[in-house]
Amino acid sequence: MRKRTPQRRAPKPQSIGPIQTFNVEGLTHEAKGVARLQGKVTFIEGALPGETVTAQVTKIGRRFDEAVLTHIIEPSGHRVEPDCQHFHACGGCSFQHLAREKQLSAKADWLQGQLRHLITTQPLELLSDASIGYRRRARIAIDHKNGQMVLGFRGKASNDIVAIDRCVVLTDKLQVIFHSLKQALSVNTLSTQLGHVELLEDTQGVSVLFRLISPVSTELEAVWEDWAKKENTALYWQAPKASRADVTTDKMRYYDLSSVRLKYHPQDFIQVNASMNQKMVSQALDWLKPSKQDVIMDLFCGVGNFSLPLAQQAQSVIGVEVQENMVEAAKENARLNGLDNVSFLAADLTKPVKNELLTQQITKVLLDPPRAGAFEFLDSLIKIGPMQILYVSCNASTLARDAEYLVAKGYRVLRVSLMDMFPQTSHVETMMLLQKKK
Ligand SMILES: C[S@@+](CC[C@H](N)C(=O)[O-])C[C@H]1O[C@@H](n2cnc3c(N)ncnc32)[C@H](O)[C@@H]1O
Ligand code: SF4
Repeated sequence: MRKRTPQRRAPKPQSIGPIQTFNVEGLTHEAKGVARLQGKVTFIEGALPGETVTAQVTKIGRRFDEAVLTHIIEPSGHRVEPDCQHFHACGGCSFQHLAREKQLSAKADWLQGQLRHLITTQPLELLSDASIGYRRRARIAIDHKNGQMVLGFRGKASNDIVAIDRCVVLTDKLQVIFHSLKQALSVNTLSTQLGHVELLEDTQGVSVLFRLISPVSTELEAVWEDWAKKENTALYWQAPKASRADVTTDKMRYYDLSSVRLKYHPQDFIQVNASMNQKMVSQALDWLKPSKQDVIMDLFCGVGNFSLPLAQQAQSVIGVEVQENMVEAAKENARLNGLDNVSFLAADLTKPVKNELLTQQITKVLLDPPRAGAFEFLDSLIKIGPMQILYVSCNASTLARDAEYLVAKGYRVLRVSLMDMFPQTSHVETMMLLQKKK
């Protein structure tokens, strides 16, 4: 009988080429230096434009090679010391070695490239805030190596978990709870029963969610409830195989915007950067200028992050969201904030929508889809025919695709803004205002 060949795992990047000297000419959107050697492009992790470096080639491809920095011969004037001691190993951030203003201009250049067919005359506006201490939510991974617990994030060069002592992009309070959690887990058996841990900070305070892979004893649960009390932290447990933590109405959480309070389940989507979220909502109001003549549709509305502030100024608002529990939370949020001119509807916007949505007299639409964009809904959007569309996007390439379609169907781009929601990382968020041509 023939022996079965063991399945090969994807090889880890290896040091396969010689160490070579490169003159770095450009920067990719993921913050890799771009250099050319005998005409072939090499992407160099850790190198910056204008630098002369040596780098180890780790992957040789048909069209380009990949390399990691080994030594900087001539540094860039824009190179800075990373704020985080884990920057070179942790995959969470990619831009900490580049001065902030250059991070922003690199993101702006990249975004302008993505939207080059759409923004020819309009200046790219910028919305930004603090560059560290901004993350109010984080998922912490757990592993065990040689009997030792490893608590942290996925690495830059591999999927392995990198042990983290302090993560400077987390809010101050999350940094404190992370430290306490790490200490407590290192002297307790719970870590062997955890899939991951979620940290969250909102107006109510800090909370920790344990995602379990096996049931915990009541004694162990009590130990952790005591820890949480001491740390002034709310604790949530997600049972093994359960899709969500079991959270009763009284254990729902909330966060505040300047004029509304929003309740949500601790595993629901909320914007990760609280102060940028406030700025983004304010900018949306400023650009859309809702008035008592406006009937506004808020698509992909979540728990009402944009819908409620819009409803405070518009004649009425209709929010649409696929998650029924979020729609329920959004309705409750309208009630709690004393707004009776906003309604919410559960619908999957990638599928054909009910006629009742298309027959409304809508003057303006705000949409904030996930990374995949909103292409399936665009024909319906054209039928609704709002005067203005405000597109909030976390993926510039799907935004470019969708906006090009809208422009082909009679809209023009009025304003575009880069929103730096995730400083130090390569993520780019965008707001675009489109106006129906007369
Ligand atoms: C980027 S979040 C924005 C949420 C909200 N606008 C906010 O600022 O908090 C995208 C939202 O779209 C919802 N969503 C994802 N796929 C959807 C679909 N196919 N149809 C409707 N909503 C969807 C998600 O549940 C999520 O709440
Ligand atoms: S995600 Fe946190 S730990 Fe990782 S590099 Fe960024 S600041 Fe450091």
